[in-house]
Amino acid sequence: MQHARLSLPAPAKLNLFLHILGRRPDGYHELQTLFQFLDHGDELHFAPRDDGQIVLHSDIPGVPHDSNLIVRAARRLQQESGCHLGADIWLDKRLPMGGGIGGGSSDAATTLLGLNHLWQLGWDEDRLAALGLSLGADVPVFVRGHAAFAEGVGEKLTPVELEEPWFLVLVPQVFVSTAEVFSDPELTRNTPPIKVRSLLGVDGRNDCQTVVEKRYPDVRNALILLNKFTSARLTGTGACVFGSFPNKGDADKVRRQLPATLPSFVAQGRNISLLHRKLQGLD
Ligand SMILES: C[C@](O)(CO)[C@H](O)COP(=O)(O)OP(=O)(O)OC[C@H]1O[C@@H](n2ccc(N)nc2=O)[C@H](O)[C@@H]1O
Ligand SMILES: Nc1ncnc2c1ncn2[C@@H]1O[C@H](COP(=O)(O)OP(=O)(O)OP(=O)(O)O)[C@@H](O)[C@H]1O
Repeated sequence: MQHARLSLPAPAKLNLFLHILGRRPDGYHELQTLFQFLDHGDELHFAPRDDGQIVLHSDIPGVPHDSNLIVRAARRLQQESGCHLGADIWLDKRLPMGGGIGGGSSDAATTLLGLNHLWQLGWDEDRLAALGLSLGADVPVFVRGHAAFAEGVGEKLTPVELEEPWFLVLVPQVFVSTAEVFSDPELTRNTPPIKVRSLLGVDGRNDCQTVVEKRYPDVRNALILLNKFTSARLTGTGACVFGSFPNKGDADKVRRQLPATLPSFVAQGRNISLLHRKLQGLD
C-alpha cells in the first residue's frame, strides 16, 4: 500500500540586520541578528517507510545524498529517538544555495518537524531546536518558527513582533561560502552589543556586507542597482540582497524595472513561518 504523503513548506529567512560582536575560541562568531521569515521557500514531501531507510529522491547538484542536510537531520532524529521507521522524502528546491536566505537550514528544520509529526515522536520544540543547532546555527530559528532577535551564534532567540512589509529579493548568481566570509581577515568583529528593547532604533547594517561586496562584484552590483529604488541590504553572508516596500504593488513595480538577467522574487515578511502556520492547521 502507498503511504499517504505529508507536504510541508521550508520558508526562507532574512537577516534584517547582522552585527558581529566577536569571535569565540572555537572559531564561531558571536552575533546579534534579527530574523524574519518570507512567504517563499522550498517544499518537502514525506512518506514513512517500514524498513528504517531514509531515502531522499531529489538530487541537489553538487550535494551528495548523505551530506544533504535533509538526510542528516532525518538520520540524527531517527538515531536519537530510537525510531524504527524510515522515510521517503522529496524536495522541490526553489531557494538558491549559498544565498543567505537559509535554504539548507530551513530544509533541515522542516525535516525535523515533519518527521516528528509523521513518526509521532512527541518531541517538544526545545529538543528539536537543540538537535537542529548541531546541524547549523540557523536551524533553531526555523524550528521555532517565530521572528526573533538572535544572539550567541544565532541560537539564543527572543521572539519579536515586527511589521510585515513586502520584500524584493535579488538573487545574484554567485555562491557565497558562509565559512569563507567568517574567516576573512578583513571582517570587522567589534560591533558593540545592543539590547532587545532598543531594536527599533537599529539601522539595518550587516557587518558582512563590506567583505562580501569586495569579493563578489555581482553582489555589489545588485546592491547598487536596488539602492536606486530603496535602501538595499545583504542577508546573512549573501549572496541575496533585499529592500522593503509597504505593499506588493510597489515591490512588483521595482522588480519589473530590473534587468531580466538578474533573478529576483517578491515575498511578504512574516512573523510566524509558513511551516508553523501549516503545522498548526494539522493539529
Ligand atoms: C550568517 C547566518 O546565516 C546568519 O543568520 C548564520 O549565522 C549562518 O548559519 P549557518 O549557515 O547555519 O552556519 P553553519 O552551517 O552553522 O556554519 C557555517 C560556517 O560559518 C561560520 N560561522 C557560522 C555561524 C557563526 N555564528 N559563526 C561562524 O563563524 C563557521 O565557520 C561555520 O563553519
Ligand atoms: N537541503 C539542502 N539545501 C541547500 N543546501 C544544502 C542542503 N543540504 C546541504 N546543503 C549544503 O549547505 C550549503 C549552504 O546551503 P544554504 O542554502 O543553507 O546556504 P545559505 O542560504 O547561504 O544559508 P545561510 O543563510 O544559513 O548561510 C550548500 O552549499 C550545500 O552544500
